[in-house]
Amino acid sequence: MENKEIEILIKLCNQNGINFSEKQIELFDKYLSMYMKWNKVYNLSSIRKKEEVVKKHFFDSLTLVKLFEIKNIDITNKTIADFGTGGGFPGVPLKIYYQDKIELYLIDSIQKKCIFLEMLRKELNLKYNVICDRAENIKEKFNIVVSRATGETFEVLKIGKNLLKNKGYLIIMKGQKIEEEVKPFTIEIEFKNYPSRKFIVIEKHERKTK
Ligand SMILES: C[S@@+](CC[C@H](N)C(=O)[O-])C[C@H]1O[C@@H](n2cnc3c(N)ncnc32)[C@H](O)[C@@H]1O
Repeated sequence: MENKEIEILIKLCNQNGINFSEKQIELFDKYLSMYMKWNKVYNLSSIRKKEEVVKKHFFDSLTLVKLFEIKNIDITNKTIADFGTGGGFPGVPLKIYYQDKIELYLIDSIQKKCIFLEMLRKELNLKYNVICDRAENIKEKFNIVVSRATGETFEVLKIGKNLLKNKGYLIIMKGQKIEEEVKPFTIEIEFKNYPSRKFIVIEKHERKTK
């Protein structure tokens, strides 16, 4: 193993009940090399140290494996869309882990990120689809939609739910304190002889057809 950071990933995953085959380890190793090389060129993310990449990108993406287990979400033969995927997170680590069990769609509006994802697909010989567009423009529907660090929770909710098939799951991976984000959407109304009431208002706008 060339990268000691991949050893760190394996250990962290093992400790959390996520185990890899030799092939999967090789793919993560290649992914790390590709990310390190092209992040300098395409500015994929601000995370630049290898150890941080394996922890904050690879392992963090794989935390979804645990969520699927805990929530009994069956991913077998399901279409999974990762919108706002950037350098492929969380979608690509999920594809490396689940291989042919899932049909993956990576969505990002920034062309250089899509170019990277296409190069990565070739280098890792993985089968996934890259859609270089704003998620709002996509008509296709998916069984599971995931999104990490894409934007404001409510915006992601609005966009994400339009990508869902019936009985689908939308999973938003949050890093920031969610209360801070909820605040601007919250309306508080005072009443006489009654405690003030808080509301969250989400407005649905008609989508403009091209
Ligand atoms: C902060 S990056 C996060 C990337 C990745 N999900 C991660 O966790 O490392 C946000 C990405 O979302 C993309 N993005 C934001 N809004 C989008 C939208 N409406 N449709 C498609 N991509 C979007 C941006 O182009 C950017 O690559």
